[in-house]
Amino acid sequence: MAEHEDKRTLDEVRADIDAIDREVQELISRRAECAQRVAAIKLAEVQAALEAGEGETEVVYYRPEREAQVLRRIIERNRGPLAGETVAHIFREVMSACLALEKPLQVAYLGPEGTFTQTAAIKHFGHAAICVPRATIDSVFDQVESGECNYGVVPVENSTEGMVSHTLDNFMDSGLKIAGEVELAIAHHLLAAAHTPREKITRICAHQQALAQCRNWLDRHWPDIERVAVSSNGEAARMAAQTPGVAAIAGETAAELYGLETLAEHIEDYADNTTRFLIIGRDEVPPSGRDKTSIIVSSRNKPGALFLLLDPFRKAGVSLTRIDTRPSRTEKWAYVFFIEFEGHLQDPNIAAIIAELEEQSILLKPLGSYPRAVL
Ligand SMILES: C=C(O[C@@H]1C=C(C(=O)O)C=C[C@H]1O)C(=O)O
Repeated sequence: MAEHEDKRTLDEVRADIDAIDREVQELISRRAECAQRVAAIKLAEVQAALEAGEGETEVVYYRPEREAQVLRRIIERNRGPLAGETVAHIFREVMSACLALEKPLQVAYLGPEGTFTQTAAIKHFGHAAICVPRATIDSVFDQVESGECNYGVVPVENSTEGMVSHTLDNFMDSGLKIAGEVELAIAHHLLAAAHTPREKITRICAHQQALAQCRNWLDRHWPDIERVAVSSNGEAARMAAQTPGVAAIAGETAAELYGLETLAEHIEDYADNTTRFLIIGRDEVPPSGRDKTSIIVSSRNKPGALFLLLDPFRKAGVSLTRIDTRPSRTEKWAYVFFIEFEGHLQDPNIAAIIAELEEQSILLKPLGSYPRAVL
């Protein structure tokens, strides 16, 4: 209860809310006008650079580092009663709409519609972005490389099942940079077309990662039913809607999209099942103040090789957030390491680590520095 008791009547409180809404709306309009002004300044800068014969040819309206800073500040100064994250989600949408005033971002994601990757894309870019489903991780990379889309969203690791090796393999051959990361709590449900009796179900379809994430539950509840791995959970949901006898494992978005009934909720084996996604783009992202960096590095095959790759991080006191191994594909029994750590390539201590690693390795490819996920 507040210090001074609130004596307003229902009508008075509603009149206050109406007045506040008017103010909030006016402020949002002013904010949108500021964003338009920023866009005009960016355009003028690029035009001036073009006239002066300097490199810049493309106006980059979207600034991930700036958006991360805005959202962090909103969470820090939030005074309640709404949770910081709730308020940040509202501002996420406001920024998304402001940015789209110039030109909505085109974002390719691993589809079809209804996948967790789509949910991740909307969580990161807001609803004003135009999200374009692609059938494979390769084609998400292609869309961004060719310039048809500004950014792409691909899954990279799951807390239960580990890395998505296909995404990491794509980075080996691609010139794209990581521009951001998104984390999503993954809830799986068993779904079927409306009014499907349990005994009519002959197959359960899902992406292989989802089947793996629900393995124990399936063993307990559906031990004898055929499990079929398909290209995505969205595809599984589509099949369940169209093919009698098929049930799907997928999330809420897919259930809504295809009008499916939920036979069992939260069937994932581990409660804090989380998937991490990466945002891929063509440009490097300047520091936001709280950044992560990802690199691919391959060492000579000699004793202590991995130790030598990791020692520069230990000496500089830089925390690794992840390390994974993939076969190098060019040489039998040679490996490349995907290493992620805190800091930005432009930080002097990180630049020094990279210089040291260059001496130790036969291949070193920075994949980019990007703001740590805020939401
Ligand atoms: C307004 C800008 O452009 C875009 C819109 C932003 C916003 O609405 O706050 C923030 C960053 C950019 O994605 C800017 O760069 O400041």
